[in-house]
Parts: sequence; C-alpha cells; structure tokens
Amino acid sequence: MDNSSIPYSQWAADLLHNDQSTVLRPVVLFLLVPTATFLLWHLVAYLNSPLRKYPGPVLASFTNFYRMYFAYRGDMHLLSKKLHDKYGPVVRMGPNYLDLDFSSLIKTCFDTQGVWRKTEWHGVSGAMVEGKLYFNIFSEVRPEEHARIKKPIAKYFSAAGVAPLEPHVDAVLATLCEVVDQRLAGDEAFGPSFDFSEWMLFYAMDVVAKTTWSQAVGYLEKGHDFDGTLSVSDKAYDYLVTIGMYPVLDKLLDKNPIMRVGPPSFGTVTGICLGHLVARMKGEDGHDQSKPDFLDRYLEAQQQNPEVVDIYRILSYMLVNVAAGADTTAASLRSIFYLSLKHPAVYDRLKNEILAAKFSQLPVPYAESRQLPYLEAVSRECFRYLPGNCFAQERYVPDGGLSLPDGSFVPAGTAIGFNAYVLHRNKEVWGPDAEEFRPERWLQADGETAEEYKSRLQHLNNVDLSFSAGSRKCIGMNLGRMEVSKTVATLITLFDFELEDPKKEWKIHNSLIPRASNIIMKVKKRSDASERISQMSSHY
Ligand code: HEM
Repeated sequence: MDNSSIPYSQWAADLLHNDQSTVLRPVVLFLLVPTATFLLWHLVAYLNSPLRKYPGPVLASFTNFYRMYFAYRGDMHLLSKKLHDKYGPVVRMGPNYLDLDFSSLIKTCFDTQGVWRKTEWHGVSGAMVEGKLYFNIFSEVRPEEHARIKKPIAKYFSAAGVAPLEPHVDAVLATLCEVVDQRLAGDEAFGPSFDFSEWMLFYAMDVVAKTTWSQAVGYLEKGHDFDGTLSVSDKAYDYLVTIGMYPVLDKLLDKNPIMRVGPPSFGTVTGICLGHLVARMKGEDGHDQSKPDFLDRYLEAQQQNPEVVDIYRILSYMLVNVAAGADTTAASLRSIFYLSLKHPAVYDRLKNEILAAKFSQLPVPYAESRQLPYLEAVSRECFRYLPGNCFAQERYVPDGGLSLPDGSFVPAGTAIGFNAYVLHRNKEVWGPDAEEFRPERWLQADGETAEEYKSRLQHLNNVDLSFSAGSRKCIGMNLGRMEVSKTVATLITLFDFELEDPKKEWKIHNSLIPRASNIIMKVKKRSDASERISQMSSHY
C-alpha cells in the first residue's frame, strides 16, 4: 500500500498494531515519542511565552538552532543587522532571547555590580582540568565568583599596570619590522603580494605570549602556524559560538565526563602555558627580572591572595590572555590597514600625519603615538565599524524586569543582548552616515566648539561597545590599544602599503571575533627603513 495516501497518524497507528511489525514497533515508539514530546514542549513554550509579542523569525521563537545555524555559518553580525533593519530595535532571536538595539539601555544592562549576569553561553569556554570544570575571567558567569577572581589581577591591566609591558611589545614589534623588511617588502618598488591578515595574527599571538611569559611563541620568525595552535584556537572559537547557542550540548560534547567529544579545545594552549609556568616556578626559563611580565604579576597576586589564586588560577589567567588578547588585537590591526587602504583619502591622511610626526625613537613609544589625533580617530572608527566582538553581548534581565523605550516590559530571566555591530550602525545614534567608514566623526568638526565636541565625544564614548562596558568590560583594553596604536605608527613610519587589488573585498568569518582573511597586500620600504630597523633590532 502507498503510505503517502493515508494520514501520518493512521499510518503510525497501523504500523504499531500490525502484528507483523514487531521489529518496527520499538523503532517507531523510539522515534515518535521523543519527537512528539519535543514538538509539543516547544509549542506549549511558544504559546505561553511572554516574548510572543516581539517580532522576529518564526523559527527563532521555537528553537535556538536557528541562531546556531548562523553562528556556524560565521555571519551572525549580518543576520542581526538584517533582522533589525526588518523588525526594528527589538528582535526575538531565540525562544528566550531578545536582541536589542537601544543604546539608551547600555548603562543599565552593562552595570558595574554584575546584577545583569552574563548568560551561560560564555561558560562553554570553561575548561576541564583534572576532572574539574574551571572558568576563567571571560567564561565565569557568576558575578561574585567573577569579581573574586578578577580582583587580584585587575590592577595589572590598568593603564599604569600595562605601561611596564611596553618593552615586551617593542621587542616583538622590532621582529615584525625585521620580517617585513627581509621577507615581504620591496626596496624601490612594492614587493610580492602576501596575505597581511595571517601576519597580524602571528604578531599579536607573539606579543601576548611575550607580555605574559616573556617569550614569543615564534610565529613571526617561523612565518606559519608551526605548532597548529592558531588553527586549534580558531576551531575552539567556532565551537564556543556554535554550541554556545545550546549550552546544554556542551555537557554532552566537550564537558562529557565519560568521553570528550568534539573539536580540539584550548588543550594545546593550556600545555604551552603550563610549560612556561612550571619553568618559571623552577627558575629555569631564564627570565630577565628587570622586565616584568604578566606571569610575575600573577605569582605576586598568588602571594597576596593565596586563598583565591592557586596554580590552576594562574594557568587560567595565562590562558585567557592568549585566548582573548591575540585574535582581537589582530582583528583590529587588520581592520585599520584594510579599511584605510580601501579609503585612499583616509590612508593618505593617516600616512601624512605619521610621517610628519617627529618620533623620539623606534618602535614608536605609545606616549607619542597616542598623541596623533587622526591615528586615534582611525582606530576608534575601526573598532566601531567592525567591533572586536561581533556577537551579541548577552545578559539576563534581573528581578524587577526591564522596561524598554518602546513602552513594553521584559520579564526577569529573559536573556537580552546587544550586538555592537548593530548598535554601532544605528543611524539615530551615529548619524545618517552610520554605515560609512568615516574616521572624521571622532574629530572636532568645522564650526563645532570645543565644548560641543567634548560633549559629543562623551556621548559617542557612552554608546561605544567596542570593549564592552560595566563589570565585564575588556580587562585587556589598555594593552590592546597600546599595541594597536604603536604598531600602526611604527609600520607606517618604515613602510608604505597597498592592496594588491583595491576592488577585492576581504573575507570575514564571524566567530565572536570577526576573523578577516584575504587581505592581499604589497609593501615597499621607505628610503632609510632597513638602516633604522637594524639599529632598532640591535636593542632587542
Ligand atoms: C584591541 C583589542 C581588543 C578588543 C577589541 C577586545 C574586546 C573585548 C570585548 C568586546 C570584550 C567583552 C566580550 C564579552 O563579554 O562578550 C572583551 C573581554 C575580555 N578581554 Fe578583550 N579585547 C581586546 C584585547 C584584549 C587583550 C590584549 C586582552 C588580554 C591580554 C584581553 C582580555 C580580555 C578578557 C580577559 C576579557 C573578559 C573580561 C571579563 O569578562 O571580565 N582583551 N574584550
């Protein structure tokens, strides 16, 4: 009989009552019962949800698999923007998740007390160490525990705290200049084409290693991902953002107590960090005491706070530096060069400002590069245009609920989130040219008084989520900004850059951090570059 001509339910019932189908019966029961329960559960949840009043894709209101699919594809930022353009400032993007585009709520939802808790998806980046689940500063979602583990080291990340790390950045920056000089740049004409994006990751990873344990990993010198760590790190991020949309799956995969399933985790990086920690503790790493690094500070923090900082905690501090500090900085450097070169007027103005500056030495000291207003404006515009985190920064609505500017009320326990990529392109906040790359928006405009500019800048600062805000604001912001500023000033002082084909677009895979590739570039040395580089390198 042709089963397609009878209703599905009757077909299933016939199948169950047919004595001859003794093999099929358990199979059908096994499939039907959970499927029906799953669908019914989702239907009841949908009908009862207080979020039903909010617009969004129908599928998204039933299941988080909707978002998971776009997280997997790597274009979550584009999806969020498209949905906000279609539905307005509130979009229901999950059964219990609202994506918001209200900059007026930033101060409320990114509070300094941790009342607005991070949602569980951040916890997916926790790591199993000897059978125990360890959360780091990024992945810890419990506010009290987050404050407890952050407090002993917060001071080392202040502007004054990171200043002594500048010699470490300088040493790696000198290596970068040498590598560009010897392998990539042409003397009189532009040299061969190469993918700038991968070199920025080699550089940023070496810097974070050097500032953390005083030794670069060696990506710049070797010129490739020689130990596979960079590719593992990409996969770990892909896993975090995809499984993070359904965190319960993490318990069956990466955190499965019986058998770990899934892509490689940060295990390799953990091994590298552990090796350096052990070597330091045994006094075997030849560390120069006159150049303190993060590891010195973490060991100091252990002395001062033994009840909080044990050896595992130090390891997690080291690990989060590597996991959170390299890809973000590389992404920012890629954006600055690519977006400026795509807008030749911007690149020319930036280049002219840098070449006109009389720097006291190379690498350019941060105290000097940060004085350049156009460099600062270009950096901030890049952070705005393509933020280092292009996923929603999620929080749970606390007791008392949340009143939205549209007059509606969101109950406690709802997950809400702000995607900086969407917020930073809101025309009501940033003006009609919000979608344009225009660094001048960060400078005093013609006819604008100093007072007006100050107040406009203050407003822009308040609605800028490039480094997040409140108690979960990026702890490494001062280091990241120092690195970006002095690296751009130093590279442009020594070399001229051009895109191989200015019409070609970069490729972006958004895996929390927008991973840009295919920035095919050519470089030319400025007249005295090689001589200045060899002078500079002799100091390191
Ligand atoms: C220009 C470079 C950087 C950018 C754009 C950036 C951006 C961000 C953003 C947006 C967040 C919030 C993420 C979220 O909550 O979902 C964050 C958090 C964090 N960042 Fe950065 N970051 C940069 C550099 C660094 C560096 C150099 C380090 C460390 C050496 C670092 C360490 C961290 C840590 C530990 C957190 C978690 C903070 C917490 O939850 O308390 N970042 N970063």
